[in-house]
Amino acid sequence: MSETSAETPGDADSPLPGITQFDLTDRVAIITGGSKGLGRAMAAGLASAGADVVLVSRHEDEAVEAAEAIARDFGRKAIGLKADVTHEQAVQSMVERVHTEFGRIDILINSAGINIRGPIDELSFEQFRNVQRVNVDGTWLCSRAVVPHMKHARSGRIINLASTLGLVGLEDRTPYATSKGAVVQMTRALGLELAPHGIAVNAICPGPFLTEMNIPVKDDPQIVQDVVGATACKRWGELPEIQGAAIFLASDAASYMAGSMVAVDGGWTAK
Ligand SMILES: NC(=O)C1=CN([C@@H]2O[C@H](COP(=O)(O)OP(=O)(O)OC[C@H]3O[C@@H](n4cnc5c(N)ncnc54)[C@H](O)[C@@H]3O)[C@@H](O)[C@H]2O)C=CC1
Ligand SMILES: O=C(O)C(=O)C[C@H](O)C(=O)CO
Repeated sequence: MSETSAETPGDADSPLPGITQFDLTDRVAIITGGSKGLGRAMAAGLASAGADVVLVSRHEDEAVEAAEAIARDFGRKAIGLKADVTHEQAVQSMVERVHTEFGRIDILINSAGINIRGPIDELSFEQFRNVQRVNVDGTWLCSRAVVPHMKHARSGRIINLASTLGLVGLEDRTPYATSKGAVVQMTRALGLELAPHGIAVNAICPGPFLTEMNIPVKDDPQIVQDVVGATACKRWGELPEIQGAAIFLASDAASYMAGSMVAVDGGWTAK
């Protein structure tokens, strides 16, 4: 029989933290692709839990406009910055600017991403490479830029946006599925590497959400059948449905997570 100490969480003197584990008050989060779609929704989710947020986009006006809306809606500090995640120097400058302005970087969400669909013999090498540059190189570059700050703080959260298509294949998706498979493996390898430093690296694997990435194909019956039909919920995901996973992985509640894939995919990959 083992003795339990008075400090054991769960004792009367030391209650389990419960919902307070999800509190992000005064944490600073960078969200790439944060002016649109899932990135914007996750930024709003983090701000609603108390975080200050930095929305990164290639288009400064869009980032600033989205940040102003979040600041107004949630009463947190929110700024928009311009950076192309494929440009090493731009990423580095953006991260240093955030650190100078806020004094800390607690959370990075790598949400910037692109998709190109088509049979392999109708795609150019440049199209294939471009998807890898944004989805893979961009995720790696942004992660590398924040790691020194997180290591110094001995604390951090990196959340990558992978995809169901990082876990399963789909016809006519070689560039995107290749890139998201790489994001899955990057998440696992970096999760292992950084867990000893108190930095939790995990990924969300969303199923189909009706953002700008998918709006152009929303009336294509084959694509709708392939992606919405593949879900158990038989519908597109709605933006609030991505927020909980992001808040969780950004929070203290994820301190025992490393290199995990959290599927928010309507059940697609449960099959
Ligand atoms: N919408 C969906 O059904 C799914 C999306 N995902 C992933 O979630 C992430 C977010 O996607 P959505 O919000 O749906 O797409 P979206 O197209 O609405 O937003 C993506 C954002 O990334 C930005 N971006 C693209 N290239 C960039 C670059 N080089 N530098 C900086 N920003 C860049 C875009 O300007 C845009 O603001 C992506 O990584 C995507 O692959 C994964 C699974 C499903
Ligand atoms: O047609 C596609 O390709 C998609 O719908 C891709 C999704 O956005 C995705 O990443 C998996 O749900």
